[in-house]
Amino acid sequence: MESPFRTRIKICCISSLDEARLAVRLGADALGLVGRMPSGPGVVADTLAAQIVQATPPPVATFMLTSETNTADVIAHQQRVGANTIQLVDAIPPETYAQLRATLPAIKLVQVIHVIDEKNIDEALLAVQHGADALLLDSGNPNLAVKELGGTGRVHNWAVSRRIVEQSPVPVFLAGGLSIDNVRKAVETVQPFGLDICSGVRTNGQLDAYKLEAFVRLLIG
Ligand SMILES: O=C(O)c1ccccc1N[C@@H]1O[C@H](COP(=O)(O)O)[C@@H](O)[C@H]1O
Repeated sequence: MESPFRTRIKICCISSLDEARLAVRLGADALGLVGRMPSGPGVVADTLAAQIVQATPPPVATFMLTSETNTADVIAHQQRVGANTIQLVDAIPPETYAQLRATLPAIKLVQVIHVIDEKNIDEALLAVQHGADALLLDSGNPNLAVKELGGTGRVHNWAVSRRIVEQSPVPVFLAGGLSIDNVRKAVETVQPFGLDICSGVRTNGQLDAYKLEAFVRLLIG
């Protein structure tokens, strides 16, 4: 019998009100708004991100991607944008989760783990212990001189991601190089709560209705 479970869909790198409307119309459960980053193609100004948040209807979630790691800077970013979810794309000190929770009790915290090898399993489980509400497994490399914190268009080692899904007590999103060509395999292999996609549903940098619709159909029929 088919499972009634539906893989949730987060469409990232939203860069205009039109893209937000298109993503919502075609079935996005969440929109991603990329803040200032050391690298990557998806950055949008905080003022525009705030307008997109205002225009996003319930129950669609708004994820604000931040590269800030200092509590006050993350809070200031959230207050400029108003998103209901903070996606922390870099590692933060353990005490920061509780500090963010104290000031922003209604805001969900999603910790990105850049999956490189098995050491990332412990990193993921520790982030949950420290207070992350969900995990998002991506393909960046924070160890480079100019950090890559996402938006790479590359897949990572999904066997490690699967082990994180098996052990995580909180929802896990899979990101990194997803497209209509690998979405089925990604779901079968990793069995995440949700998928997060940026470059795979774009053509020349713009959100592509044809690719997005095909992606959504592959997930929900
Ligand atoms: O898109 C960016 O510029 C970006 C920069 C820094 C951190 C995250 C970024 N985007 C996120 O990366 C994932 C994966 O992107 P892709 O599908 O591999 O192109 C994307 O889902 C965004 O969450």
